[in-house]
Amino acid sequence: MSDRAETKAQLRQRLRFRRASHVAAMAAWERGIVFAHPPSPLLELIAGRKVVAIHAAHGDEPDIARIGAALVDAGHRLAMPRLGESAGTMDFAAYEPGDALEPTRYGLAHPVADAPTLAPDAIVCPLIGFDRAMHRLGQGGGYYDRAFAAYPHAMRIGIGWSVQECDALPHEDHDMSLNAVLTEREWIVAS
Ligand SMILES: Nc1nc2c(c(=O)[nH]1)N(C=O)[C@@H](CNc1ccc(C(=O)N[C@@H](CCC(=O)O)C(=O)O)cc1)CN2
Ligand SMILES: Nc1ncnc2c1ncn2[C@@H]1O[C@H](COP(=O)(O)OP(=O)(O)OP(=O)(O)O)[C@@H](O)[C@H]1O
Repeated sequence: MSDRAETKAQLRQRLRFRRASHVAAMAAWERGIVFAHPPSPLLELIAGRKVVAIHAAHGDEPDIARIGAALVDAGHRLAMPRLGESAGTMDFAAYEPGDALEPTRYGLAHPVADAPTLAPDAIVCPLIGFDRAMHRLGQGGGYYDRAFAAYPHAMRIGIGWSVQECDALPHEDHDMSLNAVLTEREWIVAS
């Protein structure tokens, strides 16, 4: 493992712990009100972008199911990541709130094989860390990095808890920065 990769791995471990502590300390009422609606600047940013990719929350990730439903009400079509056969690859498949998902790797659930592939116009993605330069640190599989490269015109919006903010994340040439980040406290846009 290179020094840089090691630093990223250590950061991920620390940020996962911080995220777990944050979520564990939240009251039930608080969990019920966060990420309940897309803020209006998010809706404005993706206005006119038909297909929006969301994801099924895993572990301590924020649950954005209600944001997905609100996006449908606002006229968008949803897609969900579907992991591919080869490592680090995924496509996006049509998804409607309530559709059945099937279990896949990493304890995740993804759309069934016959759900049609959709090209996203905006990608709402999970993250392990972010910074104000709009760099994103993910799980380390390169799934979203490859998806961003495959759909370079799609708007990239990260979803995370405020405690996942870092001063300055290490970044590499393949990392494509985010256009915005939504936390339970703040809407942050690239300056
Ligand atoms: N909800 C959700 N869906 C997603 C992602 C994600 O981060 N969250 N992904 C983002 O890329 C892709 C899947 N990529 C992943 C890559 C690596 C691991 C992984 O190594 N998981 C560890 C456990 C991590 C932990 O300690 O919580 C493992 O399974 O050992 C998981 C997902 C696509 N779908
Ligand atoms: N566009 C790309 N094409 C091919 N390989 C890529 C691309 N982007 C990233 N990778 C590879 O994916 C691996 C993981 O990258 P990185 O550590 O940035 O993942 P991550 O963004 O944290 O993870 P994820 O996107 O799964 O949440 C690296 O080995 C990197 O070389």
